[in-house]
Amino acid sequence: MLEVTGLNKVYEGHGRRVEAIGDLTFKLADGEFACLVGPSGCGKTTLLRCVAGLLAPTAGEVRVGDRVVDGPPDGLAVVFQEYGRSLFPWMRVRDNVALPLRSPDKRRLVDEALAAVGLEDAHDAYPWQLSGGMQQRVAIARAIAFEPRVLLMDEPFAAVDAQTRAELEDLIRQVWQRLRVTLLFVTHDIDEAVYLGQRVIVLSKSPTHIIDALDVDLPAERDQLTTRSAARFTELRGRVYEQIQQAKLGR
Ligand SMILES: Nc1ncnc2c1ncn2[C@@H]1O[C@H](COP(=O)(O)OP(=O)(O)OP(=O)(O)O)[C@@H](O)[C@H]1O
Repeated sequence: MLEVTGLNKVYEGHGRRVEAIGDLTFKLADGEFACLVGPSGCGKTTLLRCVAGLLAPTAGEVRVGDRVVDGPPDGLAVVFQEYGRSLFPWMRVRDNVALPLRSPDKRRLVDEALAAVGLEDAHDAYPWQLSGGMQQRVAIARAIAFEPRVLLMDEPFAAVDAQTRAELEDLIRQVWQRLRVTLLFVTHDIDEAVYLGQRVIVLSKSPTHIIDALDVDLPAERDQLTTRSAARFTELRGRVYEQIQQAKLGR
């Protein structure tokens, strides 16, 4: 379980005070997939950093499992937008994926994770020999190999082309269904949020609070063509779009 309660975050320093997160409370059940959307600068990355234990909240708390987060929690992995910066260029793909692993079973975990993202032929390559989409697959494979209970993703597909993005979206749905991981996925793309999530949480502009949380009652089996052309998909994306417009106006 992932539980955020009364979270508030104020950045202070150099004569500047920014209240990034106003007051956030929400909960994800084990194995739930929720997407967070909100206007640019509303505090999404700040929230993920607090959940990942990389940043201390000003008030409130985050719990992962039964523990209050006060540093990087066990069993939690993060995939960032900038795959270029999260992979080490001097390490081969397999070593990048093996990096966080302590298990004696490292080799099998790396093999399985690279196969799961369709990169079984890239073990010996260096990240800079791969396309952007492939590099992001490596970053996803590293998270999978770690077998996390909670996975945080911060706009992981923002820097790849549209076609690769669609492929990676489907890959993430498969990974989530297979690992039964609790997944919190940040995106500024409304369609992506509705396509991927079981729930979409819409954030206000900063200082952030939740303005809407809607259940995505689309069938669990999703595909780019059928799901995106379903009437219910259009309805849901319309509702989120409206909420975001309101949020930008400062509701
Ligand atoms: N280290 C920091 N020091 C001071 N202010 C910060 C810091 N990090 C973020 N902020 C401020 O906090 C607010 C929220 O930023 P954050 O990056 O969390 O938003 P975001 O929703 O992830 O943005 P985007 O969608 O543009 O990526 C912004 O006003 C930002 O300027």
